[in-house]
Amino acid sequence: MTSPNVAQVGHSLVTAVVVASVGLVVYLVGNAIYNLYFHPLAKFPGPRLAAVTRFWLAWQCYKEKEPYVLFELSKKYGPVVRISPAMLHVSDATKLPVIYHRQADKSKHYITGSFGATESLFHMQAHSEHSKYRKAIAGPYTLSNMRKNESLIDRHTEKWIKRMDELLVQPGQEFDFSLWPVFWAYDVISDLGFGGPFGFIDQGADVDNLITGYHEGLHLFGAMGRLYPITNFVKKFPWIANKYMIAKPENDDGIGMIMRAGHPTLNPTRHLELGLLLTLSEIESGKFDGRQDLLQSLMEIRTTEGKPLEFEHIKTEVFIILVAGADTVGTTVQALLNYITRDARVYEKLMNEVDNATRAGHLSKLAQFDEVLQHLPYYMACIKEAQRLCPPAPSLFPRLVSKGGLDLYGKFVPEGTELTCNPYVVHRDSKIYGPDYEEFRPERWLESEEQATLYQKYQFGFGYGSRICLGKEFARLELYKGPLEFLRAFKPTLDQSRPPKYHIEGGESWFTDMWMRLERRELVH
Ligand code: HEM
Repeated sequence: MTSPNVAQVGHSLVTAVVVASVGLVVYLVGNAIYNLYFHPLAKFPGPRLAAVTRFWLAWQCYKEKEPYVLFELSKKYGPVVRISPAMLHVSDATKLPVIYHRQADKSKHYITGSFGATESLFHMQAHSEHSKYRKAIAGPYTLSNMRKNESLIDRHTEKWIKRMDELLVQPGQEFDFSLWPVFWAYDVISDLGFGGPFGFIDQGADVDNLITGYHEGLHLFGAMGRLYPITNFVKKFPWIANKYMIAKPENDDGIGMIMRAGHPTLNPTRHLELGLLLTLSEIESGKFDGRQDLLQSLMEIRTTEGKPLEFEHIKTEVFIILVAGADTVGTTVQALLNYITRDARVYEKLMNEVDNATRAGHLSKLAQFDEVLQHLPYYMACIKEAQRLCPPAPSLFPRLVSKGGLDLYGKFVPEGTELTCNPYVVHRDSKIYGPDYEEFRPERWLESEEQATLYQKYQFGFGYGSRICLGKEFARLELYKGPLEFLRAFKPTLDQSRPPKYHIEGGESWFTDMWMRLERRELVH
């Protein structure tokens, strides 16, 4: 009696699997046909596979080729290219203000919760929610407030130079310089955010493998954003989401690594939340009296209802600046030194400017921001040019087209479509920068005020519009100071036979294998 039932159940199961498989194939084929021929974006050119599935875009990101591919596609198809079923990439820099206008919402590409359970400013999608929150926390980030931290940057810069002098200046000996700018950037930003440095400079090493581990997790981070419908579906199953998708200090790679870093005195516990709680209580008890760092400023913020920020929000904001503000600054310094040490003409011109300004008494022992602004135009142009050619986040920053849709070059783009630019691509717009757009030529920023204003208008490395990087001024402060002191102290010689490796993973970029020799420079008086 039992065997026919088992056979029947087996038969029904096979039937169910066959029906489900056929159903899935019909759905996928139908969806592909719709996306290719009937979707409102079907009229836009682009790779056919990209129009059918988001996996095409995720694959470009995974292969570390996304910005290069987008640039090539723009040359092949023109300024608007369809790069996923619902996303258009725009390479025309002059469209930045149109796409990144004040009311533009971020798309679901900005996966929520992946930096921890509480929403950060960076991830808020609705412009209305974002603008309210940004208004509340923007105060400490203004240039005048950030300048109160100039001595904090000086302290770490001095230590950075001293440590490199002790460890790296050895006649004829090459070493890999790539992590040293990142050590400096992390110590500065962790001091700003936590009231104490993580200690990379002291140790002269990637403490707890934090930097490398963070990089290793970026592949997953990039894929989660590009495949957000799948990510959001999987997130409905909390046991999977909590285990794999929300960063936690216990993780061995990615953003969790940074969460673990925590408070400088908490080793080996190293946990962001505990560390932060300790620092906040120390600030309250007056231990850091007289300091005006970001953490203190965040504690002093009052919302429109007159309430202080909740601990969860302070934690998230401190955490976001660690993620957003260390690696990015480190990459910019790497790029700057890479460009200038490869080009003897640029290097010589730059060092002449710096040495002449020092001899004329225009620069303090550790140059101050104002002095750089007034006396080192070529140095600032070098930084701008490095940021143009090598944006640390050569990523997608999609915005949703607002109500009523948008006209792009005579074609209608419906409301809700994702539009994105990529800084790597718009910074190479030949209409703006001319035929030598690929060349590192700092002079272009100094030739005419009109041109420089135009270039500045279409810079996208820090984002654009109301979501532009909140730490932009602090980054500028750091970049106008740290690398300058490095160049005043040392003569770097990059090994031309082993060029550095440039990585782009999950929308972030950085260099490894920057083999060089360092010589101490004669002090200029
Ligand atoms: C060269 C260094 C840096 C680069 C290239 C950079 C780039 C960016 C970019 C591209 C965005 C996102 C824009 C978007 O989603 O549309 C962003 C946002 C942000 N950055 Fe930076 N960043 C840098 C340094 C910093 C620093 C030093 C801090 C903190 C002190 C910081 C804090 C933030 C914050 C809080 C946001 C979110 C702003 C918002 O959504 O309102 N960044 N940054």
